[in-house]
Amino acid sequence: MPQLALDIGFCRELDSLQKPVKKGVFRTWEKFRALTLPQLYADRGLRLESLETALDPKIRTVRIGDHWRGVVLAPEAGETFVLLKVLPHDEAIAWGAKQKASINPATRNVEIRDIGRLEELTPAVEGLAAGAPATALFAEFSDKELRSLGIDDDTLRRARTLTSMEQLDAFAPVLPPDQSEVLMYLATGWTVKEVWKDIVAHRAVAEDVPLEPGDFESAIRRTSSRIALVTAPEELSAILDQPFSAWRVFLHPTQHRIAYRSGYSGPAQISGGPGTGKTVVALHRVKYLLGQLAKDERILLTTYTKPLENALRSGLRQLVEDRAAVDRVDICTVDSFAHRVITRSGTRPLKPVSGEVEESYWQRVVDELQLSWTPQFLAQEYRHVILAQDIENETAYRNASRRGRGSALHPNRKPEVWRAVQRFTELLADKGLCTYPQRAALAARLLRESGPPYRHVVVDEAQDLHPAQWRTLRAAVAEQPDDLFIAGDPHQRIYDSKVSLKAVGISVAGRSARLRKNYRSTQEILGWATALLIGRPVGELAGSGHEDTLADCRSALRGTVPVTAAARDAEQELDQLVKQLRGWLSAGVAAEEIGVTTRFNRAVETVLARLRREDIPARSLRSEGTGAKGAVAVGTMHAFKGLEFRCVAVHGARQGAVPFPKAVTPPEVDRVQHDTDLMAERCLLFVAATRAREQLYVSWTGTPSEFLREAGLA
Ligand SMILES: Nc1ncnc2c1ncn2[C@@H]1O[C@H](COP(=O)(O)OP(=O)(O)OP(=O)(O)O)[C@@H](O)[C@H]1O
Repeated sequence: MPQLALDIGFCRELDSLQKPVKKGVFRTWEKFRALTLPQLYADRGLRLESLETALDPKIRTVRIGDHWRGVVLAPEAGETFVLLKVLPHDEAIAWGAKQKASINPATRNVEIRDIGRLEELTPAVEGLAAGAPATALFAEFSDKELRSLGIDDDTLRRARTLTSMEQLDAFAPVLPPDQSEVLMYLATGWTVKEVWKDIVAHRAVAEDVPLEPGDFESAIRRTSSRIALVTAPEELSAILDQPFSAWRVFLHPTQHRIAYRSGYSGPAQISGGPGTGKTVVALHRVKYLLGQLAKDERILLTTYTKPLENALRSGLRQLVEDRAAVDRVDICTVDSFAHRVITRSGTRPLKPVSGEVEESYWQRVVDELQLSWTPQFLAQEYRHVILAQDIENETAYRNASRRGRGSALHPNRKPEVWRAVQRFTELLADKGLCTYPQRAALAARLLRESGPPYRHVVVDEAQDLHPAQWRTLRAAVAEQPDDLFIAGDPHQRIYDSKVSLKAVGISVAGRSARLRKNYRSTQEILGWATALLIGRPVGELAGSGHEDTLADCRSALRGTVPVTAAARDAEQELDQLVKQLRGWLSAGVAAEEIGVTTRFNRAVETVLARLRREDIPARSLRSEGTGAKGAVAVGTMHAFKGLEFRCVAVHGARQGAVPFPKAVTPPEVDRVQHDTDLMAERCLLFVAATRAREQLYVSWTGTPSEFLREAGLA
């Protein structure tokens, strides 16, 4: 039975197609299923025609609607066709005539290249290369090496003429995507071995499968990272009707290998820079685990903030159609999970306090007990030594190591600190209060007593969790294969916790992987944001003592350079923001695709008030969540964690705000904590900037943030 598969290129443009055209696609797809091959070619409504001027006879067009045609790859033998693009009649003919399909000799996947555009571009690029006395971009790689990675003769010839990244950028969009990806990675410093292992090996078929140069039918079925074989009408409706998210249908082979691996022998971890698809992989892992789940077993899918919890919920609903299966996944923040454990156990729940309130209670303790330490020192000793090591009594505290702390404390004075901690917890408990890590520590203890309620725990945004929260998660699932799946990026650590997973009983040795391809932001935005962190080493997620790096993280998307704007005063900065937002809106960006982020809640309120006065629809991320349509999202940089928008304005990136002095421990209190806090503030700006997909605008009044100045961005 013939069938019409969908190419990723067609899917990517789905959102710009009108409803009647999508309906036409549906009808066409159904006809392919209903007719035999001879009927298909004879059908007068479909008109599955070859093109007179086509460079490749396998490229045909098919009627989609009155003025619309689909460009189709029609294999000479076999019954699986691929819809490559849907365009107005004349454009479809012109585009189709220039495309050429081939089978990659290394991966045996189908590839489509825009041979017409390639021929147009070649003389210009070759001319440039001849004029410049530069080294060839791929000089260090032999033809044999390049061929082993799937670079075919045509691409090889062109690649040999390239002398700069800019020339590769010009060629990349018209080369077969898999080959252009290989060249991109080699050009950015990956070795042949790395590219083979991370990119090519997962696409390549076993060597003992004989290579049949004309067998497009088998090659199409093999190309799962770019061609979707849709088998049921409901599946097609889901792709056509929902806003198209490529990640639901097409995973990168590296992502696929991690998400669908048939069983990790223990906790597994993925790391990767911003926008590399860690959340996407975590969601697919949940889908995989749901397929393995025995009766009465459940999964916990957890993250850091409420907006992210909502994003995970809607992501999972998009990915898993079976509602009963989705109901077997509890989705919540780690903190609300801890709260749930406590209330279910019948223990009186205490309400966690903000940092400011906490400090005021420490001040009371200092005054009452006439201590010489600052409230900040005591708060940190409690958080980073006592709660971090799960210390429950004075003897344990006396024996506890303070390694990693940058403040001195004579062992003889530990009893005094212990008394202060006791008084602090008493004062809070009297008012029904606690701190967040305290709540997590209690939940972990209760779970250890009651036993683990879950079969699998999947953790997103793992980089900011406190050791007590890790203990809660560890206790939520028994130690066994596939117990914990952890996703995070240490470059996005914006709170003050640094954790060694091993120390909390989670070893990911031999089960960790990295994602390097950024799917979200343009290379311009990614490069701009990465400049903020250059020369600032960041420790690995698992706290192994090794460093993590963003050097190999790249995006294949191109766009405009981020815009920065200095303002005389707050009023002018708001005027400029309004102008920028109006510019985006009038260029056709929907309001909900825009985010404005600031360092402080107070500034969020000011921005919201101004936008409302200007009749620009706006919503607060904190009170109205991520779901509201038709309004610009305004929120703090902390609340922007994990989210994304087409256009992002970072408002108030001034000295005095980023870094915020109150959020940075003075070096005289603790010099190590000072460095950690300063780095967290730097990462905060990095996180804010990397939320932008296409356009980034950064503004300030007075002196720009020292982070911008140091990176040469202001
Ligand atoms: N295979 C894919 N195909 C298409 N789009 C993808 C793919 N993987 C991820 N994306 C898209 O890339 C963007 C970033 O993905 P995701 O949020 O999972 O990244 P992340 O690594 O968790 O980001 P961050 O750490 O910055 O929060 C999303 O828009 C997602 O839909």
